[in-house]
Amino acid sequence: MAGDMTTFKGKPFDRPSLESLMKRRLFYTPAFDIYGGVSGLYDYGPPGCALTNNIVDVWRKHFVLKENMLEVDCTMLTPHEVLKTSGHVDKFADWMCKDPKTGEIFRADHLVEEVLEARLKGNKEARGQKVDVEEEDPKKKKKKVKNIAAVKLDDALVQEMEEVLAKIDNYNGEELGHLMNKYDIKNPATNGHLLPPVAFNLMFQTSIGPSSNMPGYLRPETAQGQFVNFQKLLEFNQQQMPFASASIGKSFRNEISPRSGLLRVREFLMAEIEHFVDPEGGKKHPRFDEVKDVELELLNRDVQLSGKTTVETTKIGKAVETGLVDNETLGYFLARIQQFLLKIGVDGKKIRFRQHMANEMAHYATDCWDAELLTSYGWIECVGCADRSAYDLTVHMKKTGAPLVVREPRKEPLKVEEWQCDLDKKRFGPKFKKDGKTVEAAIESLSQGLREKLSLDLEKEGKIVIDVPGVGDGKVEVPKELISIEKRTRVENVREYTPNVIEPSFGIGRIVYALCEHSYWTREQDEARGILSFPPTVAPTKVLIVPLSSHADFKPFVRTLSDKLQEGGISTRVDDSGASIGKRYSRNDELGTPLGITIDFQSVKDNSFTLRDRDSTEQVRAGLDEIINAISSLVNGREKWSDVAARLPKFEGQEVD
Ligand SMILES: Nc1ncnc2c1ncn2[C@@H]1O[C@H](COP(=O)(O)OP(=O)(O)OP(=O)(O)O)[C@@H](O)[C@H]1O
Repeated sequence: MAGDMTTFKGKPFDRPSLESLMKRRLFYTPAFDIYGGVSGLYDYGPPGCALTNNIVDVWRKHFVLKENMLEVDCTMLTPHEVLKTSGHVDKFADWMCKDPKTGEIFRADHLVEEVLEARLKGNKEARGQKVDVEEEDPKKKKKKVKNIAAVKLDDALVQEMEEVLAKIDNYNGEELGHLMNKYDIKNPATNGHLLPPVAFNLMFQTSIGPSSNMPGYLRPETAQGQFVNFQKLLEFNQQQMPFASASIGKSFRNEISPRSGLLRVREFLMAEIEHFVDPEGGKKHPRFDEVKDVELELLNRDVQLSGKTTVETTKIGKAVETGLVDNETLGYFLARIQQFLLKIGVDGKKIRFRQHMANEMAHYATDCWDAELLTSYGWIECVGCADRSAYDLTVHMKKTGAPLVVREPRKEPLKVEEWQCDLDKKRFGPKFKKDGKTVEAAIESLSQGLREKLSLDLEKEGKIVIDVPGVGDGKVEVPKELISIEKRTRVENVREYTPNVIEPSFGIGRIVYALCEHSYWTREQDEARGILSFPPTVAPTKVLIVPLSSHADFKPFVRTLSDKLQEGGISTRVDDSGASIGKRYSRNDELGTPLGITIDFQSVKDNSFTLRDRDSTEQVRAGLDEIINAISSLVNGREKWSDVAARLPKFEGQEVD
């Protein structure tokens, strides 16, 4: 599981300290805390909101702006019919098992995973082997699964259990039940027997309006709102293909056992893209060339099937060429996802792309890769990227009759040879009376093969017999006076097709949390205080303004600096408390504030200020305009601190605690 869980400054990662920092500094807090809280629901405080908003802002620029995506904001309340059609009512479920004695409920795959992982760790302990950092953590007193002693297992069993874990997302309810029997998995707290897994639908049901005749759900993804608007979006895009829509908004899933803080919650922010592409011609992407040399760590399906988790560093161009990644558009988005994650400060060594195994993918998907980020909870899926084929548009079109298709003039007209049925409408009505329309529709839907066969029947028997459910005994005779069936050539000037959809789907909360883990460290001289080294672009507050004291002479400078920075859209915070400068800075290092300006008596004399870098604590000194310019280019990503430090005079003053 856990790979390199050191911080980016090389020290072991300390989750309890980070989580306590995040709660203490109000990045997030359990929702309805004073009422005892609700599992899986969290509120974000000021730094959490600002960090999330800044990440979403980068997302918009990186995807929506750069690629002219069509952003929509669709409702979260969704009628039953839409989610029935999409398959969510019947299939959007996880497997749960119940302890009949205590009433406790477990998510079956998670339980199997936790028990087997704990047994493997117990085996390592019994053999005196090194265990992962997470288990060595002295502050983590309680094991997730309590009833596991350090017991030696034989090598074949270890290998078998490792294989099961590598494929844990791949099992259905019956298979999970089988695994629970095979490995004798019980309620970890009581050792009580558990009932076999049953499906539990994850959607929150509600009813729309005062009468209860319109059932609905809180959406479990933003995608369906985008699909049902396809026709209007295509029109808006002047019928140009390919194009993508995008949406950012809350989704809701009634998770069986929310856990791991922000990683598995019941209400979360999603950012999703639906890229509509012509299924013919290999799903090429016009900008694929720009990313073909981007290297990704790929964990392919076959490696997982063999029970391993070895990744291979592969250029995305190569992965598409060899067919490992199904097509250019999917490959393009995998590379763009990685570029986005790096841009917001995710550690490049802690990103991998894992391919879904056949059973794990939705039945309509042709290929699917998850961008997983390594955290102290293991590798966590933060972005799913699936080729959903034409499934969603097809089912919504079938259900509603709306033409969710693309119609394009053909460069060369297409000649199609086909069997056509002509009806004598004048005699057809009187013969079939009220069933006329139903019989006509049944004839319309006859396949080409059947039409060919029926043309022979017509010639030989002088009539055809077709299936028309609901009319008489379900068989209807049509005499040759009413119908003729002939092979003719039709010229098609317009091509009609249902686009395929490539869908990158981002869980923003998971990304926020993983980024916090990747950015967290402590200085040698002050182990107690954490630092969150967010890039300036996403940091909640960009600049801390620190007057040496609350002396009245400093106030106009505080005002000028704040105004000038805020006019440029740069967020600031003033700390004029009585604490030492060093303390004030370190309090803001915890919030990830990348830059600090000190106002001192020299500032009053010559309008010069010191500018401090959070990570190195280096300081430079310059006049007002130069300081503002440097901040602006750091925040906009035009320069790094090393560039600024090289061109502005160093300031050697010490931070005093
Ligand atoms: N309960 C949740 N809490 C927070 N984020 C979530 C949750 N479920 C899904 N996400 C986020 O939404 C993204 C897209 O959702 P998707 O349906 O692909 O997830 P999923 O495969 O159901 O996730 P998992 O297998 O972890 O339950 C995920 O990559 C993840 O970042």
